[in-house]
Amino acid sequence: MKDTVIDDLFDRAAGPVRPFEFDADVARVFPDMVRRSVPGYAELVGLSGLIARRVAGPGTRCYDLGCSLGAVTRSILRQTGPDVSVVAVDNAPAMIEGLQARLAAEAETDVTRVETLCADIRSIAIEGASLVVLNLTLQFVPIEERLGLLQRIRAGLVPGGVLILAEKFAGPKGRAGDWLTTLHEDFKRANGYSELAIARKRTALEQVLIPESLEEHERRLAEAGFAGSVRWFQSLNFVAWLVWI
Ligand SMILES: C[S@@+](CC[C@H](N)C(=O)[O-])C[C@H]1O[C@@H](n2cnc3c(N)ncnc32)[C@H](O)[C@@H]1O
Ligand SMILES: O=C(O)C(=O)C[C@]1(C(=O)O)C=C[C@@H](O)C=C1
Repeated sequence: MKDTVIDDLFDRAAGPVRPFEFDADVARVFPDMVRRSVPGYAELVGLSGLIARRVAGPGTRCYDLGCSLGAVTRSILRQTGPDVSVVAVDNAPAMIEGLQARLAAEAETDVTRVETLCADIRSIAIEGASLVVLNLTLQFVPIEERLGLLQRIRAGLVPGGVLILAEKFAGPKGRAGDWLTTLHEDFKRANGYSELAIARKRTALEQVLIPESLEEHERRLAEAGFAGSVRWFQSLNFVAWLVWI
């Protein structure tokens, strides 16, 4: 349960690289992995809590879809009143087990405010939501299923409710995109990842994390029926939108 377990999963050169999976090994190192791999992750999580504070009125429900170990869930809980609840959903059993263990161990967390669900976000009911968060999750959903999921999220929001969508995005072809990729790899190097680890993780993520361009995301948000959106965060090739109905 310690957040200090160092991610060295891709430093082991043994055998061919397998497709990336959110299994028990990844869950064990996830806080370290995500902090060292996603520039601005802490701000993304912290600011999501501040958005929750603005939109989550008394008695409303927030959804943290693809919650992993619940960083966003905890950020929402910290910033909202005692009668705001969070539905935290992930289809990786190791993540949900890790989240439950963490919540139980944190004296300051009111566990009665959190419902944890080990389920596919494509099949759960989304109702009465003041906030839905997809923090680095939509990128793992097959492209052809992204529109349907966004439509269901829109239908589940209450008036004044918003979606936070944060994604790794595909930069433009050419020098601009190359700069973002190069700097992201430099960020990983600066955080202690080896050339081997960077290359093996790139291969592991290839068919699993499918990034799309900013334009593709914004076109789909409009197609899903959202009234508008604003980009409120970007660090290298990671971006977040606040999306309203
Ligand atoms: C990069 S992690 C998200 C990080 C997390 N939101 C945070 O802020 O720390 C992506 C998560 O989405 C989950 N996930 C991917 N596809 C899913 C699906 N179809 N249904 C439920 N969870 C999914 C994975 O198991 C993984 O835990
Ligand atoms: O793009 C990468 O190399 C990443 O490590 C990104 C990313 C993500 O965006 O979800 C991929 C897998 C891990 O969950 C943590 C971070």
